[in-house]
Amino acid sequence: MSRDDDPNLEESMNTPENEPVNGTNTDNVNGRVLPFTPRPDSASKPDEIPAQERRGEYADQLRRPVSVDPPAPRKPSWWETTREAKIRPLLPEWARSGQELADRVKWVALYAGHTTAYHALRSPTYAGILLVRSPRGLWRVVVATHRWIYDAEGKPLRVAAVSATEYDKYLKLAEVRSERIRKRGLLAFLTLLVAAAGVYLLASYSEALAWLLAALGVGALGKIGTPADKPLLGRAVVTSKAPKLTSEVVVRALAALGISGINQAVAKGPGITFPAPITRDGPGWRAEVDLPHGVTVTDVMERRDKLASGLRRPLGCVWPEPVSDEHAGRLVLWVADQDMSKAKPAPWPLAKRGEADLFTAVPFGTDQRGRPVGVDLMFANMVIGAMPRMGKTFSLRVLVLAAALDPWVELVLWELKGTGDLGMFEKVAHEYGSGADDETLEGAMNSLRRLYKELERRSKTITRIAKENRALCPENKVTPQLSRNRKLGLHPIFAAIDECQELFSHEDYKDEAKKLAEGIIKRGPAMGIILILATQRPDAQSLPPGVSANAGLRFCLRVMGQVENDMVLGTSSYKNGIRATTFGAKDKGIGYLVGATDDPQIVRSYYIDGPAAEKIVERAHVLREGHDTITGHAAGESIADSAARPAYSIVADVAAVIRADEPKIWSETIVDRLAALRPDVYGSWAELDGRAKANQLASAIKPWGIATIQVYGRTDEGKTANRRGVERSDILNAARFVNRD
Ligand SMILES: Nc1ncnc2c1ncn2[C@@H]1O[C@H](COP(=O)(O)OP(=O)(O)OP(=O)(O)O)[C@@H](O)[C@H]1O
Repeated sequence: MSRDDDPNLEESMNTPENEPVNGTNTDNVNGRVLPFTPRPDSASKPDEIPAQERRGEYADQLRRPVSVDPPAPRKPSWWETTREAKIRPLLPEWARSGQELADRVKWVALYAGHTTAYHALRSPTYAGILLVRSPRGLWRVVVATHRWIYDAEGKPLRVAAVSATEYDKYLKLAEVRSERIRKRGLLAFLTLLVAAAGVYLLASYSEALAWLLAALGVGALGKIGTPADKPLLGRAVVTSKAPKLTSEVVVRALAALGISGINQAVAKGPGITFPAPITRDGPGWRAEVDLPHGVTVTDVMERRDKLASGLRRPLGCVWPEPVSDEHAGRLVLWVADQDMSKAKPAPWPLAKRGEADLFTAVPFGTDQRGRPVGVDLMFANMVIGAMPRMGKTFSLRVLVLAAALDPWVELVLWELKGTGDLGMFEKVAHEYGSGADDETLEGAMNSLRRLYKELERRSKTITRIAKENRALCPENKVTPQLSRNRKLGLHPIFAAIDECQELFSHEDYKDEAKKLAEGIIKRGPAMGIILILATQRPDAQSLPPGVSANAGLRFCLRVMGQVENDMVLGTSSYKNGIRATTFGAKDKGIGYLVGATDDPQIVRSYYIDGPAAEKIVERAHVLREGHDTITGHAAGESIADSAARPAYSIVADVAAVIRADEPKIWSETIVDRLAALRPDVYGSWAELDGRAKANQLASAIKPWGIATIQVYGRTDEGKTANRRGVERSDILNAARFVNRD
């Protein structure tokens, strides 16, 4: 039965699967695309058209396929295309950066100087070699001249004519030869005569000139006498030449990645295209590639090792990158001449001279191409994570050095491993501690508590300034001008905690440390407080998610797995191909830096060893003395004098908040009362949950030998509960020994 005659047609057209979509309808049988027409039953005047006719018309339309593709777009005019075109820079990038230009000029000058000195030193050897080789050169000149005068090049023809007994031909050739010998002999004789006369005249003019001519003659003959395989000049610099990158090599390597989209495109034809020529870019080759439709740069980045194998280059030479302002399939492949880990580290720009200003970017490292990478520390926080011995402390040290060279910055440094890696900063740090012992951890906690409180003070100061004079503080943030005003106390504070996992995983401190760090990381930037946390164990226990999620800057050196990677670099980084797991054991100091620019960057932090760091700190110390900003630890004030011996005592305060009718009391009740008694000291404790409050109190009273016990009591709602608490008698006993003076 034909479709026209199908009595169920009208009904079947109303089924959901035949609903018109976007103005078209698809014939399920033939896959044809049909126009959308109002259904007969929904026409404005259905009764005027007989049903039979309606069905016929509609079926007619069904048979007529209509193209759903939009009409071919009008070709844009030259003006439209050109106006949209991407403007290529007049000068290459290195010529636009003052620093890079200066580096290159310096390098060329050094290269020229070195090459000249190298050859100048060897010039006596070169003179001896030329002298030895000059007789051979003379012989070569004589032989060549003789061959030329006596027409040696015509000899094969003459020999051939003799062999073929072609008498006429031979006679003609012999005639040519005689004529040539006559002319060339005369020319050679005259040249020799003129040269001899010239030499005689010049040599008799001055003895020095005679020697010079002799030296030139010997030199020239020596050069002519030099065998092709034994060049006179050795190489002043040896360069290892990396193979050239060609489109063929790139396509072959991409096809070896096992990505089906690429394989299909390559099999069909030119599925991979190159929007720009492959060029030299810094110490390597740069290829811009348009991947086949549907293949993303991430697909390639996550197979970097395979790509390196396909290119037959070491892994540390192969750096695929996305182009953020282009489509997701635009790949920039930079292939270095040398493995990044083997390249000579660039010197830190502030190593020898100069001051830093934390309100501008400070030099942190170099990217794969050796270009400097800076980080804006002000108004940011940073998390550094890595496996042990991969360069975490070294990279942290670069930042601390920069902060030390800004004399207005207060340094708060805690290195909780106890190796003294930051020991050189003692002479400039306001607060400093090194160790994994309880005392150092308590010191680090005191710092966090102080900074947390400082947030409050600064926020009030900033609000007041903003109210009084909006222009001074337009964005409710510390400005360079405000930070220099000592009376306001809004100078930048740079706090760094190396091996922060010691605090965040400590049984007694973890809850409070997490809360304080989270508060500082969230609110600190606007108040001029920068917190940098470094850990060799980036997991949820060592780096609480609330802390890592709020860090603006992240630097992840080699890590073992996806969890650690995402913990430091941010959720989904691994999925997006930002994988610090691909770094090898040799890639020390190399990591992904996120937050410094729009795209993640691969950066090798500047390498500054201990003695070099000491010298820089020495300079920082002199600088700070000049500004009178040597304070706290560096000025000889011990922590015991300032922070550790407060004007109050925890046991005395606890004794004060327990009533005589409370022989046993829950710790959380005490903490709430303490917060009411001294909000500036204990206020942050009250924000903890019940269990954390108990931990907090337990660790605070532990040094007095007071242990906590389980206390049976009633909640405010009247329910009974068994919670941690203390005995009043224990507290009173300890409080008797407190000397409040
Ligand atoms: N930017 C760099 N360039 C070259 N080598 C570096 C760089 N940074 C660090 N290294 C090398 O890596 C070694 C380990 O560095 P570092 O002490 O910073 O590691 P770490 O991650 O802090 O180790 P741990 O976790 O044990 O504290 C250093 O001794 C140094 O030689």
